[in-house]
Amino acid sequence: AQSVWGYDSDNGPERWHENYPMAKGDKQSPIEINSKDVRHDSSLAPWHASYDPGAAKTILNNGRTCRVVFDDSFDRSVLRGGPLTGAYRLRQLHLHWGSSDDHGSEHVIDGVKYAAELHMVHWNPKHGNFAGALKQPDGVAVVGIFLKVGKTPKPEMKRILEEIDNIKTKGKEAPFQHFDPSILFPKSRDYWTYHGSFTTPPCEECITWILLREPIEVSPDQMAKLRSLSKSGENEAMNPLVDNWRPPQPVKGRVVRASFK
Ligand SMILES: Cc1ccnc(S(N)(=O)=O)n1
Ligand SMILES: [Zn+2]
Repeated sequence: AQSVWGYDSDNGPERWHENYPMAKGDKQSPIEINSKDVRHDSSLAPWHASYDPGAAKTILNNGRTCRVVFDDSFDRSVLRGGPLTGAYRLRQLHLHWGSSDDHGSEHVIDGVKYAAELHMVHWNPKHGNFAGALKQPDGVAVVGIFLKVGKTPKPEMKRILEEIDNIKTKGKEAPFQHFDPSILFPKSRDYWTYHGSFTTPPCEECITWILLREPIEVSPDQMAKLRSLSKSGENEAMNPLVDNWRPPQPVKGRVVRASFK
């Protein structure tokens, strides 16, 4: 029997469609973005996040990523503007990263793969709940932030990385409170936007992607910390949690718009 989906040769992105047919859809993510094909849209509004630090709840290693979960039981931490209509509730953030600094992001920009990509997942409360939002084309909005390795560690990433020691193995969860993720945003608000899917199974095509053009910088030590997470449980052999990224998918005629020239 095919094991649960993952990123290994026997359960990785090339085989997801066997159990999750949407993985072969026409609006899949991530994609490669080529600036020559991007259309500047002057009608695109700026986006705004108003997050309540008190909404942060826990941080978890689910064996596939490191995830911070927020209280989304009311409009407490919301994202507005940009290509969106209405307020989308922040539900969780997580990351995708590589086994070395030269790859790890899911979206690829003009051939550039970043060391990691952070996703802030929001859903549209007009659809009642998250499960309902997954079935709608305007159900979910994900802000993507690229992480590049440099000399200056992003101090705001420290909070997440300090918790890594408490969630080393699969299934480990720790309290994670008083955290406003908007401190992770880069200076520039410039973004690309297009319609796509979750980059993990079942790969529902319900996402308005908002990808920030300016990467944030992290240090080699910070990346090493992320790579010290284990895919396996505490009583199993250490299996480094790295390369949890899906490769770019066919664009199939979709247009990527830019908020900037
Ligand atoms: C909440 C969620 C589930 C699966 N995949 C994603 S992602 N990587 O598209 O942001 N987010
Ligand atoms: Zn993601």
